[in-house]
Amino acid sequence: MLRIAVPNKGSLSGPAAEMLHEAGYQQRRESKELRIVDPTNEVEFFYLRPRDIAIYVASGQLDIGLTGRDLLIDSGADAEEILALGFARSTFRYAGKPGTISGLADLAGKTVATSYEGIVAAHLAEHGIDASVVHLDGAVETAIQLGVAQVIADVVETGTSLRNAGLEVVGEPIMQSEAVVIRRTGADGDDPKVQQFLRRLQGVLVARTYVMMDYDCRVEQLEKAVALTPGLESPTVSPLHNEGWVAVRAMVPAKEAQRIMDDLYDIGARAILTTAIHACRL
Ligand SMILES: Nc1ncnc2c1ncn2[C@@H]1O[C@H](COP(=O)(O)OP(=O)(O)OP(=O)(O)O)[C@@H](O)[C@H]1O
Ligand SMILES: O=P(O)(O)OC[C@H]1O[C@H](OP(=O)(O)OP(=O)(O)O)[C@H](O)[C@@H]1O
Ligand SMILES: [Mg+2]
Repeated sequence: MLRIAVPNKGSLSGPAAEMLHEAGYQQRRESKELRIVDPTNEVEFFYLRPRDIAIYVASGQLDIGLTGRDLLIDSGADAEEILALGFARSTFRYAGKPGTISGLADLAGKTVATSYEGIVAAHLAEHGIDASVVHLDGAVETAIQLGVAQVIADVVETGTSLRNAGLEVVGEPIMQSEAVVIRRTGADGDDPKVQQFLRRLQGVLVARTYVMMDYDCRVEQLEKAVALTPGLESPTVSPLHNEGWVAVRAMVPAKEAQRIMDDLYDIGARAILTTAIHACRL
């Protein structure tokens, strides 16, 4: 049975459960459940604090975990990222009161408040900056107003929390984060159960980002049309009853579908349809 760690609360938990559900796995019905077994898929899910997931996976007791890249790096645990999942995207940045800190060098001698001490200490050391780090559990933006620190380092997504606290970012982002699948560093990469789990999640990612496009076009326009819809490998081209016409079917990125439909129409393609992909194995 494959043993998988899943975030039990916070920004990661809802989208993680949704993705696992879309991949055909049973998920808990009650937010207090700590463990469920999905016997059909031979998987056991453990609902853990997002921060602890890398530590459990590194210990070797659990095969796989879903967590944030920033949490993985911050933990310093012996675990590695094997698949990026595209949700809970954020940057990790320094911020301060406007006009007080203009760049990284100004952090020297200051106190930085953060929930991610591991990332901040490593970043300061890498840049040879001597600053103190104070650990706070959350609502870090308030630390400056209340005099606990002159600088914060925190997750920034829309920037609303910083704006509301009257703060502005300092320097370049320390890192880009998103939800990721992790395993113990150097764990058996060929384990068929792990491979099947990853294929299912990759299937969800593809189903979310691509649509299927069908259209008819004249044989003379086929080369131009196929250049617009090259598909992932190669489009399917079938003869139509009407001589001189073919039907084409290819996957296209969902974000570009409308533009591609316009371009296909302009070169004479007709009956252009898109349909959602619900699941896939590439
Ligand atoms: N506003 C946000 N937008 C996108 N990702 C976020 C946001 N806030 C936190 N994250 C991501 O969520 C993960 C942290 O999850 P965690 O549950 O510890 O914190 P949280 O979502 O802030 O919840 P809470 O602080 O309420 O416990 C990190 O990977 C972080 O990058
Ligand atoms: O840039 P934004 O879109 O505003 O998002 C970033 C904020 O979201 C998270 O806070 P959360 O609400 O989880 O509270 P916390 O600080 O207590 O973790 C994070 O810690 C930032 O404060
Ligand atoms: Mg938070």
